[in-house]
Amino acid sequence: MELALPNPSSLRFPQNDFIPLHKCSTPGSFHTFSNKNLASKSISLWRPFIWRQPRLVRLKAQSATDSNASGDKHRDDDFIVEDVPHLTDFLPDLPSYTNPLKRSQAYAIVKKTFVSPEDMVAKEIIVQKDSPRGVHFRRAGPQEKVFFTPEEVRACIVTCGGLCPGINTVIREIVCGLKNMYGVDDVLGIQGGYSGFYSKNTLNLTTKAVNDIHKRGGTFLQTSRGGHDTKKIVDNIQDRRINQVYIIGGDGTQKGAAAIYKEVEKRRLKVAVAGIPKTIDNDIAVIDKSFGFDTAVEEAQRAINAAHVEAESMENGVGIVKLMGRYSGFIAMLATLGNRDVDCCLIPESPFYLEGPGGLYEYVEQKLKENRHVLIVLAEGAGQEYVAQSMQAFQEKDASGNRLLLDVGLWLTQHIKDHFTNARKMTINMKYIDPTYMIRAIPSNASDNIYCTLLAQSAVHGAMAGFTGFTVGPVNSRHAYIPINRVTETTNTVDITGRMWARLLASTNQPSFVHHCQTVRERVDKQTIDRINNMKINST
Ligand SMILES: Nc1ncnc2c1ncn2[C@@H]1O[C@H](COP(=O)(O)OP(=O)(O)OP(=O)(O)O)[C@@H](O)[C@H]1O
Ligand SMILES: O=P(O)(O)OC[C@H]1O[C@](O)(CO)[C@@H](O)[C@@H]1O
Ligand SMILES: [Mg+2]
Repeated sequence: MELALPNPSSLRFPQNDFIPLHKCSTPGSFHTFSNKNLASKSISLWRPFIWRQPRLVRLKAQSATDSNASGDKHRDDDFIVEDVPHLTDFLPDLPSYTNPLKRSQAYAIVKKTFVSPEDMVAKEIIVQKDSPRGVHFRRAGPQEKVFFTPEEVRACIVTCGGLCPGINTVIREIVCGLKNMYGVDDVLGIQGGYSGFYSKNTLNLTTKAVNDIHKRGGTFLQTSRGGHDTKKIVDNIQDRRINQVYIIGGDGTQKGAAAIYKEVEKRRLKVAVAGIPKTIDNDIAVIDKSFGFDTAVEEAQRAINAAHVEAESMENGVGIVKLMGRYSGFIAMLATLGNRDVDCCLIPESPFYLEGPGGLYEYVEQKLKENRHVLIVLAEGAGQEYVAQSMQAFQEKDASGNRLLLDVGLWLTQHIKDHFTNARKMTINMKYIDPTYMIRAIPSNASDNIYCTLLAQSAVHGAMAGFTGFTVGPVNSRHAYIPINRVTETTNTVDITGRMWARLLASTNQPSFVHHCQTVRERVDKQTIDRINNMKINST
């Protein structure tokens, strides 16, 4: 059946039908447009509507009772745009300019230089025939109008939180993108994370200064945890006459970026705030994957392969590799799936137990009998409750308030040794490898470098076009501008009731550690949710 659904790009909204969001609903609520308005008029006002109005818009495109010519029922269809703020939301008289990109060497012969303001990226791409069209984000890329002249831009870049391969590539490409696409020369580097805004001098970032930094791991600007003081940071932004702020960091950093954007808006400053999501844990919501993650997974192979070689070279060799992953086991899961020698992968989301039928000891013994060796990959956040119990440790936190983890690798190593030596009277050869920082303190690989370039250039296009309070990232492989709050309201964790985890279980054939007495889904969901909530409460 042909469904007569309006294409978003064909939707036109007459100005009189717009009700400013602040007059009709509270921020974050939905605004519904009537079918009559959509169907009857055709005036192209999409762009000002998007820019000036809501962050969250619900367009009710057609009513369930409408029929097309052949008498088929139209489905009740929703098209939701979660748009990012724009400087004109609080500075309505800002002048705009023709984007100079066409004049740049890079874009001189490009056919379709600009992204259509009507292009939206769907959050969900797996849909059923009758499902609503759902949430969409603005497509990232060069925009026809910009709200800064090259001469007036004074940009700054800051990096916060833990390291990740590719940070230097993002820094480099922001500097080069601003210069080579928009002719912007004035870019400052804020040193040492958020506190660097008010406690350190800035660096002048020229294309020459950043030319080869992508070949090094770490961050050229240094980083830190803690020290976010919104007022002091925005005072400093004002004092230094900075008007574009590029903030590279994880979930904590993005929350800080949202606070800076809010303060900038309150003070009505012409300052675009752009977040570039960074985290080795790959736990940032909405986006497909964070940069540097692939590089880290690849690097983890070296440790896993070494542990395998060690373990298989001895009688009853037990190799254990501990990888990063505070609340989420993505690195461990993908590193395991990318290898083929791992017998068991333990992650924070999936509870495990040691003793008894279906437990880890039983499985290790079975593998030792079958293969004379066994290889375990462990995310650092796995089994934290056991370690805490046995060490009676009190909870320490880092400067940002993140809980400091106990060493589950050492704990597991010791327990397996004790069990086999004492209870089973077996001699085992334990080889424990902890490459924790080695997988993130390296330069990014080629594909991450490409990804970093896209992120940086998208951020530059967005800021130049006057968007603010946004994070940039790929959603279903298409780069989009996402409201910062959207990526900080939740964090991604491995869905152990999902098919990816099942693929891993099917590949390793390890126990799922789920008792048979309750339905799998209920028990696992509850335990995971309780455990993650508990970890988060503990770390706030
Ligand atoms: N809720 C918040 N509001 C404002 N600033 C925050 C908030 N949470 C964290 N920050 C600040 O963000 C910066 C980085 O936070 P954090 O150390 O948690 O790392 P992150 O950005 O989450 O990166 P990662 O977890 O990948 O290492 C710190 O300077 C911290 O003070
Ligand atoms: O760099 P730090 O402060 O030692 O923190 C390490 C943590 O940072 C991360 O790399 C990212 O959050 C975690 O995987 C790890 O637990
Ligand atoms: Mg974090």
